[in-house]
Formats: sequence, C-alpha cells, structure tokens
Amino acid sequence: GKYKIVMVRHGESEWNQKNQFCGWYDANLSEKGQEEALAAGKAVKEAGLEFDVAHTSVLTRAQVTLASILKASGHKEIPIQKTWRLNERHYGGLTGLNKAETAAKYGEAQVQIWRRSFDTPPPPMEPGHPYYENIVKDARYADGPKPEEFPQFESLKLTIARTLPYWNDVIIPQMKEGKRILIAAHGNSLRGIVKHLDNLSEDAIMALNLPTGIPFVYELDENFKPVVSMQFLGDEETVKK
Ligand SMILES: O=C1c2ccccc2C(=O)c2c1cc(NS(=O)(=O)c1ccccc1O)c(O)c2O
Repeated sequence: GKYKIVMVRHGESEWNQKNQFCGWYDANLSEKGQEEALAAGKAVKEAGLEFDVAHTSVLTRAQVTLASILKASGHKEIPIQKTWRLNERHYGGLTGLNKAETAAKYGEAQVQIWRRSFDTPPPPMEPGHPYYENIVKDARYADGPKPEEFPQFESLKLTIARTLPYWNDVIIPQMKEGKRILIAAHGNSLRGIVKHLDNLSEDAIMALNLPTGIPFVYELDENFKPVVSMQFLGDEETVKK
C-alpha cells in the first residue's frame, strides 16, 4: 500500500503483573516487560523497518518500550512526540485495585457489566483517592488535557474519542508528508486506532486484546484504508517483504 505504519503495545508493567488497574498511573515496565521491549526492537531490526518519527504517550512504560525499540533497531535521533491522547484508558476510582479488591468492593456482577460494556465508565477518581494528587498534579499534563477537561474516568468509548483526533490531526498529515511512523502506546488507545482503521464493531474491538511487545504493521492505500491489517512482526510473510 501507499503508506506503512508500525504500532506496538508496551510491555507488561509492574501493575499488570499484580493484576492491578493501572490506567494513568505511571507504573514502570516489569522485568518481563523490559524483555518484551528488547524482543520488539530485535523484530523491528530483523524486519528492516526504519522510521522518521515516533509517537508515544506521556506514560513511562510506553516511552521506555519505544526507546528500547529505537535503540535495538539502530535509530539514533528521531523526533519523539509524546501526547496524553495516546495514554492508556483512565480507570478512574478503580486505579490501583486488583481483581480481588475490585470484586470485593463492587461485586462480580458489576465487574462483568464493566468488562462487557463499551460506554459504561468506571467510578470517578475523586480527590482523596490514593493516586489523585499523583496523577492530576503531574507536570506531564501541562500540555493537556486542560484542567476543566482532565478525565476522572474513561469508558472505552471516551478513550477512543480522545485518541482519534490525534490520529486524524497529527498522524495522517505526517504520513501524507511521507514520514515513516512508529507508535508505541497502550492496549486501549491502540484499540481506538485499530477500530477506526478496520471499521470494527464495539463488540469486535472489546474482544481484541492486543499482545504486549509485538509490533504490528498496517499498510494503507491512498485513502488510508488498510490493504494489510495488523500484520504482527515475526510472521514469515512480514519478514519476507
Ligand atoms: O473490572 C473490569 C473493568 C472495570 C471497569 C472498566 C473496564 C474493565 C475491564 O475492561 C475489565 C475488568 C475486569 C477484567 N477481568 S478481571 O475481572 O479478571 C480483573 C479485575 C480486576 C483487575 C484485573 C482483572 O483482570 C477484564 O479482563 C477487563 O477487561
């Protein structure tokens, strides 16, 4: 296709490992997550992929995954654009809770409703929440969102709605300029881009769990419609191209 773009979900974080909702909390990569990032870099190098610019979230786990890939694939100094719009979904008041605590606090039935719904948000993260100050006061949000728009929770629908403007207003124009792009982001922000590109239903995108640390390629035609969708590196056909 006319355009090729590579995307990758960051490696496992220390909170994923403990089955805790992470969202906008800035957890680090676990040991396994760091290994996944290295493997992703090797796969990019073996596939001979080169980039002119990279995009990532304002969260360390995505930024470290990106840095690891760029280093392993021999990219010296390419511009890295960081944006809150590529952040993970904000899990509101559930941030920091693990599976047992969530079920204990809200009941299994509510958990199943949340798991299955596209636009039912979790409870808000309110002042007094253990991570409220840590997240809301963080200087990394100086460039947005505006204080009056700062989310206290996000449904998957809301997450996708704030990611897509970045795709349309920043990524697409750079592809039109011929820029070769790598995006290192999170499960739910990448779901927004994939849902948009492949015109997936709400149920289909909720059923899609992108694997951590395995880069995938989209090839798009002149109208940015996929001619190759979600080709994971390591598949022989990708390596052959
Ligand atoms: O409770 C939620 C949930 C609540 C609010 C918004 C979104 C979700 C959500 O997307 C979700 C949930 C639980 C589980 N599985 S779980 O119940 O085993 C679980 C609960 C808590 C922490 C981690 C776990 O693995 C999932 O796989 C999900 O995708």
